[in-house]
Amino acid sequence: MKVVKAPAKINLTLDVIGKRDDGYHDVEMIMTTVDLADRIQLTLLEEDLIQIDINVGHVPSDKNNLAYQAAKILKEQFNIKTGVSIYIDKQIPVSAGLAGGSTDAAAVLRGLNELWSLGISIDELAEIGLSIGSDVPFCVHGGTAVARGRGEKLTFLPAPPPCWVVLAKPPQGVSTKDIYQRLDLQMMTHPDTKGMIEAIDNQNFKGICQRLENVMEPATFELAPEVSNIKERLIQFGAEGTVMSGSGPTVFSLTKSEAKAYRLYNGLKGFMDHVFVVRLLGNRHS
Ligand SMILES: C[C@@](CO)(OP(=O)(O)O)[C@H](O)COP(=O)(O)OP(=O)(O)OC[C@H]1O[C@@H](n2ccc(N)nc2=O)[C@H](O)[C@@H]1O
Ligand SMILES: Nc1ncnc2c1ncn2[C@@H]1O[C@H](COP(=O)(O)OP(=O)(O)O)[C@@H](O)[C@H]1O
Repeated sequence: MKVVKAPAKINLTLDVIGKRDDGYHDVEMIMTTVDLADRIQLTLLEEDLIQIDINVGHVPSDKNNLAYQAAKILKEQFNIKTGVSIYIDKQIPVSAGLAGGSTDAAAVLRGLNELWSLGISIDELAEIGLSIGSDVPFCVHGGTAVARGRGEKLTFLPAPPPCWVVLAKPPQGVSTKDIYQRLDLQMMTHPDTKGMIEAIDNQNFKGICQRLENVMEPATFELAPEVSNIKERLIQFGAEGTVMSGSGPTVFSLTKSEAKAYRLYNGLKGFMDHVFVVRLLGNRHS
C-alpha cells in the first residue's frame, strides 16, 4: 500500500496564443503547486481490475475518473496482469481551475511506477500523462514552470518567494472546453509573461503580484458574474495580488501576511463553502 499526495496548481499567468488544428489551443502560462492536496491511496490487487473509491459523490468512480485512466494506461503499456484499488481522499474542489483530476492522475502515475517497479523516468511519465489531459504533465513534475504548447512543454522556474495563498471557489461551475471556445483571441490583452519570469527569478514578490493575469477572466466572468464579484471583494480586502486560476471559477490572492490571509478568509467564509488558506509548495516531485 502506498499513499501519494496530489497537490493542486494555480496559474500565476495564463495566456492563450492561438487555436490549433487539433481542437486545442497553444498556451503560455506559469503554474505553481499549492499545499491543498488530495491523498491517493494505492493498494495492489491480485485480480486484474482497477477499482476506484472516492469520498465525494459528484466525481465519477468508473473509467471516466482520470485516476482510473492513469492506471489503465500503465497496465496496458506495461502488460500488467494484476490490479489496483485506488482510494481518492478528495480535498481539492472539483471543476475549479485547480487541476484536481489531473493531479490525481499524475499521482497515480508516480505511485504505480514505484509499486509496479516500472522504472519509467519522470519525463516519460509526463509524456504518458499528456494522453490523459493537458495539465497532467505539469502535475507529474509539480514545482513551478512555464507551460507552453498544449501545456506539456515545460520550462522549470525557481519557487516563488514564500507567501500565503487564499483560494475562494464560488459554487457556480464552468467548463474548461466552453471557456476556451468563448475566448476572443483578437481582442485579448496578454500577460507580461517575461516580466513574471524575471520577477520569480529575482524573488520579487511585489513584481509577481503586479503581473498576475489570466486571459480567461472575461469569458468566465460573463458566464459566472459571481467570480468577478469575489475577485473585487478580495482586492477590496487588500490582498497584494488577486487573479482567477485556470478557467475558474476559483480566484486566489497572494499575501505575505498571515494575519491578512486570515482576514481575507474570514471575510469570504460566510459567503461560500470553499475557501482555503494554504502555502505555496516550492519543490518538484522527485
Ligand atoms: C485552462 C487550464 C489552465 O491550466 O486549466 P483548468 O482550468 O482546466 O484547471 C488548462 O489549459 C486545461 O487543461 P485540462 O483541464 O487538462 O484540459 P484537457 O482535459 O486536456 O482539455 C479539455 C478541453 O479544453 C480545451 N483545451 C485544453 C487545453 C488546451 N491547451 N487547449 C484547449 O483548447 C479543449 O477543448 C479540450 O477538449
Ligand atoms: N479524480 C478526479 N478528480 C476530480 N475530477 C475528476 C476526476 N476524474 C475525472 N474528473 C472529472 O473531471 C472534470 C474536471 O474536474 P477537475 O479536474 O477538478 O477540474 P479543473 O480541470 O477545472 O481543475 C469534472 O467534470 C470531473 O467530474
